[in-house]
Amino acid sequence: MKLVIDANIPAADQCFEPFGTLQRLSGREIRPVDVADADALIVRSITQVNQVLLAKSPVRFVGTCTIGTDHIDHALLNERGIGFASAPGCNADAVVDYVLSSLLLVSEREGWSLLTRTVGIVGAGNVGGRLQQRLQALGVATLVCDPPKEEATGALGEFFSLDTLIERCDVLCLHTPLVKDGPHTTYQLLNAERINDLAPGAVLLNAGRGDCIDGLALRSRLAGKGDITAILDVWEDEPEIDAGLRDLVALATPHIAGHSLDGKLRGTWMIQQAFAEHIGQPSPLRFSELCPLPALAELTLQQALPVEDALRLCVRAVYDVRRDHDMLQRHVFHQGIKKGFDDCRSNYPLRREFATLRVLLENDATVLEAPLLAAGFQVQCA
Ligand SMILES: NC(=O)C1=CN([C@@H]2O[C@H](COP(=O)(O)OP(=O)(O)OC[C@H]3O[C@@H](n4cnc5c(N)ncnc54)[C@H](O)[C@@H]3O)[C@@H](O)[C@H]2O)C=CC1
Ligand SMILES: O=C(O)C(=O)[C@H](O)COP(=O)(O)O
Repeated sequence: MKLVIDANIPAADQCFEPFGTLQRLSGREIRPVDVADADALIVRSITQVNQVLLAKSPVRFVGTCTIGTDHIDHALLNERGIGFASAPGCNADAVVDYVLSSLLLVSEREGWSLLTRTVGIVGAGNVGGRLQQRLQALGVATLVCDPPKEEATGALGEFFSLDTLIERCDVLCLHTPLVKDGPHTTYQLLNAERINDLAPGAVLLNAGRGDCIDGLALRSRLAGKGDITAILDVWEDEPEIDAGLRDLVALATPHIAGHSLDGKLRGTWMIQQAFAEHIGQPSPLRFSELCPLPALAELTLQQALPVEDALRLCVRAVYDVRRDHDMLQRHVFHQGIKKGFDDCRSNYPLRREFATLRVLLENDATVLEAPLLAAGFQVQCA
């Protein structure tokens, strides 16, 4: 059996070699000829799996080690009876870590407290739902907009319209998939009118998909009034993103919000499980066998600190978003936008999730137990 696999999928050898011969290729460069004799195709988000790629391919299974599936032509796979699996939730905690690291940074730069703000969450699935849980546990007020979920659950009163979020929230976080058809499209969900409606001082963060925001309109608001703060991890036209917009946002990262090692390995493992089931073979590999110990396992706080100072300290010990912002600046400076953007992603440095750090609290630092737990760390009081 031949499996064509994106070269950027960690632990692919360990997970998929038991099933056949692997061909590892750069995700943006997988061509029809590469899958002309393949039985399975395992990708990440950058490979367009469509009629052009699969026209002459005998592929019987497609797996994407990602949450998002907008790069997959689902109708085509259904029509041809090709098995499919994605990895829902695999890197959701990494994205929430990214959001917290970003918001704690801009709040410090701009001199406001995250704990007293209202955060609007657009899309309350695995990412948005976990973000809401962590923020609520920290005591941060949240409002959620998720019309499909509102309709499905009938939980009236728990959800708000996007326009209400824009009116009432200080921070707006987008965690929607890219949906181009149907009653709840997300393509340019934040259009020019809504961008214009954002109050001065508002913070807008997008870690869903780039096409959910009208980038030109955002650029013109930032270049014109310049009175809002934008944090973008995802962009229109990746990897050839708008250089002008990148220069104007407070934090610009190359679609890496979900790129923790834990999240990527979880994605690989989930697709390995799905593939084994698809071909009717057992899969004895446990997730814990794939995940190495973190370099930084423990940190001790011996005295109490203001809550946000303690959060910043622990967050930055595990994941400081400035590293990724600076990395994009550097790579783009040396290599230009397109190559720089992709090189950051393919050579992404090691990153672990907050949950891999145990924070030991001694003396009066034990008052920090609840907020550190809420943020996602393991906590132990002496
Ligand atoms: N930046 C990054 O590295 C990453 C980005 N993502 C993106 O984030 C998206 C969300 O991830 P999950 O929460 O795990 O997906 P999910 O499928 O669990 O949740 C998505 C939620 O968005 C809601 N939604 C759909 N249309 C909406 C609309 N018009 N308005 C408001 N809400 C709407 C859905 O009802 C659902 O509850 C993924 O589809 C992917 O595109 C995911 C992981 C990493
Ligand atoms: O899971 C998703 O959906 C994502 O957006 C991924 O984190 C993106 O990963 P890559 O495909 O960019 O490696």
